[in-house]
Amino acid sequence: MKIDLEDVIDQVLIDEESLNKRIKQLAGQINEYYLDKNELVLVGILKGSIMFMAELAKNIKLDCTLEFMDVSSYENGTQSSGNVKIIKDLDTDITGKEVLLVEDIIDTGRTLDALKESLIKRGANSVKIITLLDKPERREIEIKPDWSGFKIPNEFVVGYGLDYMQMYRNLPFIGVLKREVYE
Ligand SMILES: O=P(O)(O)OC[C@H]1O[C@H](OP(=O)(O)OP(=O)(O)O)[C@H](O)[C@@H]1O
Ligand code: HPA
Ligand SMILES: [Mg+2]
Repeated sequence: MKIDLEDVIDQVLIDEESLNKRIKQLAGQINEYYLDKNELVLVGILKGSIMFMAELAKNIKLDCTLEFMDVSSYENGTQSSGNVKIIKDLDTDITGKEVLLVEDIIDTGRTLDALKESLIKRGANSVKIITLLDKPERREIEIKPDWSGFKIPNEFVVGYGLDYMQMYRNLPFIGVLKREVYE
């Protein structure tokens, strides 16, 4: 069935061109920061980070590896359950490596707080955070990204990897989900 955007999206918050432009800038900062450091491991958090991870990685000009973890705290809705469960772990040893956690969004902060702690314990040389979107008004745990693409207001957004009940990840922009879809 064809998606009817008018029924789903209230407004386009960040269009594709702005996303690509900002991600190139972020990649430039990453290239500079990690230039003289140990081996870099980009760790994308499934599934939300897929688009951001791909676009960021294409613009990174350093030796690096790509890893993925899958954790879950949002159980098919718009509210965090508060429990962070690891569903898929890393495939490699990160001892002594520079880990960059790649996220689509920081909302309550629970996902990244749990992940960062777990990766530091495993002996990474450093664990830093890059997020495409930051929704600071919703924070429950004090955690700040090292690099952030856009600060956004307290609205539920979809597209560019972000879902509502697993849908709309494929949209090439970030849009505000119409309230009538989930209320
Ligand atoms: O800061 P928080 O409140 O923890 O929320 C942010 C996290 O929640 C979403 O993931 P989700 O668990 O829904 O899985 P998904 O990436 O597969 O959509 C999002 O992709 C972040 O990983
Ligand atoms: O605004 C959001 N949209 C989609 N997934 C999310 N996970 C946390 N916040 C959001
Ligand atoms: Mg989600």
